[in-house]
Amino acid sequence: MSVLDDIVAGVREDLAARQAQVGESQLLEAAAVLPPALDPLPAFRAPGLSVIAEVKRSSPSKGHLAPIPDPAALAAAYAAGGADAISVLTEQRRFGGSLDDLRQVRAAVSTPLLRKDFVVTGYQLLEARAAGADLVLLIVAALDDALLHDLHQQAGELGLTVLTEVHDEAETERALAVGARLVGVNARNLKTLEVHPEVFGRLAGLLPDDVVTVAESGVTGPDDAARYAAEGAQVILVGEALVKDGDPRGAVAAMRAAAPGGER
Ligand SMILES: O=P(O)(O)OC[C@@H](O)[C@@H](O)c1c[nH]c2ccccc12
Repeated sequence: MSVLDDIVAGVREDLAARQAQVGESQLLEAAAVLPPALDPLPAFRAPGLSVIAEVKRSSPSKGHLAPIPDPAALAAAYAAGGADAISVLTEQRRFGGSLDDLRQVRAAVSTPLLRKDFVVTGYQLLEARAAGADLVLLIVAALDDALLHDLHQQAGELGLTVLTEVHDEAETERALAVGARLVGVNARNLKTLEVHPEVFGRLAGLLPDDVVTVAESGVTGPDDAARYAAEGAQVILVGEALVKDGDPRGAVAAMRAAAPGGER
């Protein structure tokens, strides 16, 4: 079993427990009283490099990263540093996150929020919207074509923007086939957890100009940010380097400013 299969198996168990507690109708009611989801794409398309800053306590590859006792405070620092979106890991077993983290962050910032998890059913999309998320991640490697299509469509119906994640050429084709508008190239292979920074440049060339491109994983500082931007990234998604930095606000600002035209 690959690491990804193993994570998804745990996600399905935890999901079943939540489904037994909270019905879909309850989630729909909660979502109905919220303001509509925010659209992050105009800011991502604007000149300069955008940063999606991630709230991430641990990871399967690196183990414990940072305790993050107050996710809302961290998110507020990211927003102050100029993050154009904030990603909150909600997977519990390997990443130490929760939907409660997402709700706390939502209460603290007006920046678009990404629910970062391993989405395999429409129920998780409803949970995301009900907790105040504006974006969701769909990992192509974890989904078959039919499910990828259905979840992509369902997310759109909820007003959620989908970040569609790919790691190779075949996944990129599958993402484009369902009409993905925001494509994240993960330098980390979720089946082996190895990071291959050259994957971004290889796949970016396959993406049409109107698709917004996100470089994910392995950004350690402004130099990596500048390299991805030079290879065509409009957005970088950064976790570890930011949660470990004593000055997350300054670290986001420095990454944004690293790319030519980064001052906006
Ligand atoms: O901490 P890093 O190396 O900056 O990576 C962030 C982000 O790319 C990573 O958390 C990630 C990308 N895709 C994912 C899918 C699931 C869980 C996590 C991820």
